[in-house]
Amino acid sequence: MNIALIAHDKKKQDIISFSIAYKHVLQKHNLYATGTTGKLINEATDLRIHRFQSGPLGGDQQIGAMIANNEMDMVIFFRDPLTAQPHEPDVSALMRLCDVHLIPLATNLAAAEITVRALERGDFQWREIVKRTKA
Ligand SMILES: O=C(CO)COP(=O)(O)O
Repeated sequence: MNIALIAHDKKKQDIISFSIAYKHVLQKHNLYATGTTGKLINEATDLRIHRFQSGPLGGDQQIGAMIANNEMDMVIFFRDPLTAQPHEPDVSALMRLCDVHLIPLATNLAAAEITVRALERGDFQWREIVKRTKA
């Protein structure tokens, strides 16, 4: 599965802890991230991650493009709901595309834990079927 990992600055520690805790699951998949998030996760876990631009510089849009192309299977995006983001339109666009294309989106640690456990259990096999039928 192709998985995107993204976190706003005040949630970076959360996504690092999450990635350490679920490294055994995440390492079996293709990982993508916005620039700074990917760098920090890689430094903390050694997980191989394809890094896009930093979010404010277009990283959210690059991940959005993968969603639009049916190339992303899951998005874990730890948003900071209490801080205004200069690139808020990009953040909204990314979440909108998840809804347009039925891509599971976890926007906080609690939802991410449930999602990644479902992934571990094999609950995401339906994505392979969707990808085959849309190809
Ligand atoms: O701003 C972000 C998502 O909207 C995250 O970007 P960085 O991972 O580059 O900090």
